[in-house]
Amino acid sequence: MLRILFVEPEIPGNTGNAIRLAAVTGAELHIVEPIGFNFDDAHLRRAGLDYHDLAVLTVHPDLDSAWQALQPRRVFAFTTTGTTAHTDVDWSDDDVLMFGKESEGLSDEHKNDPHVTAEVRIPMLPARRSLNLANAASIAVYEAWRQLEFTGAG
Ligand SMILES: C[S@@+](CC[C@H](N)C(=O)[O-])C[C@H]1O[C@@H](n2cnc3c(N)ncnc32)[C@H](O)[C@@H]1O
Repeated sequence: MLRILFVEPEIPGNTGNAIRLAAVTGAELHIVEPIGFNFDDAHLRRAGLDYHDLAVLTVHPDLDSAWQALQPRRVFAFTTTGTTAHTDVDWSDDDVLMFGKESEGLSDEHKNDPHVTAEVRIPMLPARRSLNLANAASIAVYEAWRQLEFTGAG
């Protein structure tokens, strides 16, 4: 199944939305600490509604621990500077879709991590900074899942 990886997310509503995304698509949600909020946060609970129990959510203390757990075959780093469009990736159901934090995105260290297969960009008009994290994750997961014909657990 697809794996969403949020690196150090800061805004609870975005992670709440991703929990809901994971619940409705079957994609796993993996989160790398530090996290900028508490899982009891009202914004997170509200955004995730009653989907929390339907999502597979794993929190990892650091990125190395995430790699250990995920044993990824391919990792796609979502960046605004990527050269490959998300629609041009031939998605597989064990791919990891990695997203950066709201304030700074993925660091150079994250982008150059040896696990990263390619940097992927969701098209935007010129001179626009970025999409919202949860929106970017939704666009990406739905394109991948569409290619997989909405099959399996995600
Ligand atoms: C709010 S954005 C981060 C903004 C940050 N200032 C930057 O320039 O990367 C949070 C995350 O959403 C994803 N994202 C947002 N817009 C994107 C786009 N057009 N293409 C690919 N990923 C995007 C990236 O993973 C990014 O790290």
